[in-house]
Amino acid sequence: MKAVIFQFEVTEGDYEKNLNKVQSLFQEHALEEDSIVVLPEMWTSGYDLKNIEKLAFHNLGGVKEEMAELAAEYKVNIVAGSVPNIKESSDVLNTAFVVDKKGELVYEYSKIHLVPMLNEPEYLTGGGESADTFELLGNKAGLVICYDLRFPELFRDLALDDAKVVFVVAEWPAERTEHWLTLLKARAIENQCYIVGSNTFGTQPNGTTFAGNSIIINPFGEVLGQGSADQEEVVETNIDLDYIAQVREDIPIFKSRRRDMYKFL
Ligand SMILES: O=C(O)CCC(=O)C(=O)O
Repeated sequence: MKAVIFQFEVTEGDYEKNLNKVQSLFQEHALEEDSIVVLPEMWTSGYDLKNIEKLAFHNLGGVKEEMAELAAEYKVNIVAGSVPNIKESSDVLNTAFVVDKKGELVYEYSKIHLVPMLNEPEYLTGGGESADTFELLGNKAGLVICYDLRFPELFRDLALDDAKVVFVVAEWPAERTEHWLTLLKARAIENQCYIVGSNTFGTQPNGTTFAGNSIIINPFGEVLGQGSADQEEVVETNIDLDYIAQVREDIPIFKSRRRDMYKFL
């Protein structure tokens, strides 16, 4: 399995420009068949929350087709970051989705923990369903969004459901870069799975600078690839899923768990 993160600067409020950027990254970067390409959070709009209703897709219409076309053309799977999305009501969700190399939608998830520090609760609605595992290349994977990273319960659920890789798509601010890196590593070590964290960089019109540092971490907590804080980059590495069993045998935390001793789990 090969994970390929496209770390690029998201232009606030400009879907066409962001889509062109993604398309050009696909053109410029040689991709092996079956790779998993990963995009960041809210990459079609950035945090242009005042205009978020106008920028939102309806049931992922439009952007889903664009991603399906790219997936089929390049024969890769795409963890297509997240986008503002309206489903039944007029509420705007922050929805991440995955298409496989046939262009089929295999999973979608709307962020359940809205981030107060970026005013999300004022403009967006939290998803009504928890993150679940989905199948990618014959293995189970998980997908969560940015602030979700601060909730270890969610990752534990995914790991107990046999997620071998958890994708974290983000627009994580630079002032909390240490939290981003430390929490991603902790989630990999405590769940003994691969973590693929995709982030954007650059400064938005409201002054928020994003942290870059897209990263791929193995189940032992080692960094296999990492982007810089402020440059466009492709971060990619092979993922050896057999290594998970070895780490779990050497440090058997799943066997040592004492569920009878935990009050709230
Ligand atoms: O938790 C954080 O510090 C950042 C979260 C965030 O930026 C987001 O969820 O979009």
